[in-house]
Amino acid sequence: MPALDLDTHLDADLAAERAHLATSRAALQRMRERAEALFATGDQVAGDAYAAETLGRTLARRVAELADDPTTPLFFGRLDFGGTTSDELTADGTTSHDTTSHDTKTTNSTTTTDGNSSTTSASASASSGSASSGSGSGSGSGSGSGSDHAGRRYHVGRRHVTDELGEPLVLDWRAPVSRSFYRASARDPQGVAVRRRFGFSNGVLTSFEDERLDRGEELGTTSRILTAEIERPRVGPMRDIVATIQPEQDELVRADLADSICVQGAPGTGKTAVGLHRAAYLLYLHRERLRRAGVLIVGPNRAFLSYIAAVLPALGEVEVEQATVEELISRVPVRAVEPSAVAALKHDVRMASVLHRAVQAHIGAPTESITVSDGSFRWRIGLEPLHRIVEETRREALPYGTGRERVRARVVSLLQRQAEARRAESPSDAWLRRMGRCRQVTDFLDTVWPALTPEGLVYALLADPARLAAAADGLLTDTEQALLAWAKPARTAKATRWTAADAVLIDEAAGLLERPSGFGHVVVDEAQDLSPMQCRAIARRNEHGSVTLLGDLAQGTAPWAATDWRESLAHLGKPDAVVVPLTIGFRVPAAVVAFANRLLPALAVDVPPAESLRSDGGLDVRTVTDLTAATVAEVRAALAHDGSVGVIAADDAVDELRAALAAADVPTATADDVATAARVTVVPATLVKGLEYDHVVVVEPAAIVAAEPRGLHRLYVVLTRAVSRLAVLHHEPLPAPLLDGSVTGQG
Ligand SMILES: Nc1ncnc2c1ncn2[C@@H]1O[C@H](COP(=O)(O)OP(=O)(O)OP(=O)(O)O)[C@@H](O)[C@H]1O
Repeated sequence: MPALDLDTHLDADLAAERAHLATSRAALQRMRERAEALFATGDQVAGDAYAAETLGRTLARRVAELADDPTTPLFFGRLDFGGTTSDELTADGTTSHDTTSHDTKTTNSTTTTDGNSSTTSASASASSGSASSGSGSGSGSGSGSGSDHAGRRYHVGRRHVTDELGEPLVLDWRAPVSRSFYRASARDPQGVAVRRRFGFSNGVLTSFEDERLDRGEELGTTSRILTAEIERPRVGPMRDIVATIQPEQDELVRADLADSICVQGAPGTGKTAVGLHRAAYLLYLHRERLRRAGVLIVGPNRAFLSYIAAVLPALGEVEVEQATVEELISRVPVRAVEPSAVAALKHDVRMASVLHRAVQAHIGAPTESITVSDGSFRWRIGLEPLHRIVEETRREALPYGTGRERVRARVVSLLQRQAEARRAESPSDAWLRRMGRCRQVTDFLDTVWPALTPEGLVYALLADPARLAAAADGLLTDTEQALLAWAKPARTAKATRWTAADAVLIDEAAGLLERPSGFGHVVVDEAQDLSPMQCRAIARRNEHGSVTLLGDLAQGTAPWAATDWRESLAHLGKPDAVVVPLTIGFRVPAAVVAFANRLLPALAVDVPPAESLRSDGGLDVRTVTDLTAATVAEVRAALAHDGSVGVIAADDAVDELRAALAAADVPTATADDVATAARVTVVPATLVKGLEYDHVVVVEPAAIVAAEPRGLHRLYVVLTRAVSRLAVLHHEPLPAPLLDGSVTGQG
């Protein structure tokens, strides 16, 4: 085809795609208006207050789901299936052109064309299978896409958009057929003839890129659009990656709801992104079930949670709970700190057995029979049946609180039987309630199965060395018991100044007393830092649900950090979950990865190596005399580039650096201030996990390492935050493992 023709074609194609975008946006606007109108009248049509509230919530969510952000593309891809369709009509009723008849030029340059701009009407079946279909998992050519969709063309986007006739204009990326957008390849085209990716700039469709899979053409990670997305300067909170999810990521995102998975990935391999998209995917596929049970995202701290907070709402999912483990288990206010050895012991899984024993120790043997009067008769239950009741209930291994009520019910049931035998009729419910609550029965219960509170249980254990010794016998050494026991206990549980690790014990105790309600799915990020006891706290809330565990053993900085995923999974109650590696790095440039990887041998973990997709980027390691002045100068230089700047230093150096930057008229933000206009953030090393900045300035690595026992792991986290450039400024010598190899600069 002559060049001029090709250009004309490209222009026509682009114009047609833009027109489709405009049509889709207008349709989305209509859908939203309709949902808003329903929302406004919802309480009039709903029968009662409860129905009105439920309907109101559903409609409010629907309105939120249909929000249109003009700066993000409504669709980002298109699939043209090969073959011919039995229904060749377009949405406007005209006959479509043959979608495969023109030359396609597949390059990784800007726009390419398939020479056709018509749109074959997509059948509703393409998307309708969503909520009901269980075909969310699996790999390969999935969903019989080829034959079902022969000759069809679908635009793939962030949410489902239909025209007034209900015909899809844009398919949700989570719909079964959309899977081919992510998984089809030249080797396994899944019926797709052409895959088109769109390039956008500020919400305007500016280019597209075609892959003729039917002709064996495939761009893979050389796609210009993927490269541009990865190299885009970062500003503000994390964004979704729906347009460029890679096949190895997609496999995890679309794993079955029943499957618990553990993702081990080097920094920047997209673990967080995968976890969030998996949550969105599961909500789409199992909406009702998961809305009832709930989906929970667990992250390491508030700064991280604010950084990721916008991703799910951008995907239309507004009802996902996000919390740190500390927030999840916050039954008591944390008002004290303790030596790390004591905290580490409280996080040890043996404490679960100690607490279990401490609870069981409260169950006593009956010593007296019970005699109860109801005003007309006296009833008596002898010692032997009381023994039987307690033993039987103990063997049932119910939560302790449930057991207490079970014992009460069994005692009442014996009384009831006696009453029935005497009166030849069943006593009333009121009689049964009265007997259950009468003093004699309650006294009996308080002796053999006393009511406990989680705080009271832990207080009694730590305040009373004899009680602790009984519960910890054979589990904890004398030295360990001495570490745990309070030297000066507060007078009551209520007056106790609890530590963060006490809160973990109290949560474990609470789980022994009552079963907490569970989530349908839990995504745990930075999971390498969870202690066994924290894993158990999550497991209790996820007994019947599944888990997506995300982490990197090399980034474990907690004293109890995991060294083996199988152990974490066992504590999470999912011992059979598969551990899947992610190995393509999307954040950190190759030169920076190579520098940070010098630390790996010293970190003593067995993790698969990752390969960076980014060959760009810069690394500059410099010895400086005045760290503060050098930092200010480095930040100024960084501000000449686009994107965010993160200054990362040991926690106790942060205030001084912030003050120096302020004095130099450089406004700075703190890590949890994601809405800030300031381009520079000064972050303490302990808060930077999971975050990223275009240009990272690491100040004095030796101080970061010296600040904590697992300082080298912390430094590994710190060095892997850079998207484009990393500057390492040091006055003291670099930590030894980093000196291995040539250092790029001195100055
Ligand atoms: N398929 C993708 N397409 C485009 N960008 C991606 C893709 N996958 C990941 N990214 C980007 O790479 C960066 C790193 O991703 P993410 O934070 O999920 O990695 P991580 O493995 O959780 O990192 P860390 O170990 O540091 O917590 C993010 O900016 C993310 O948007």
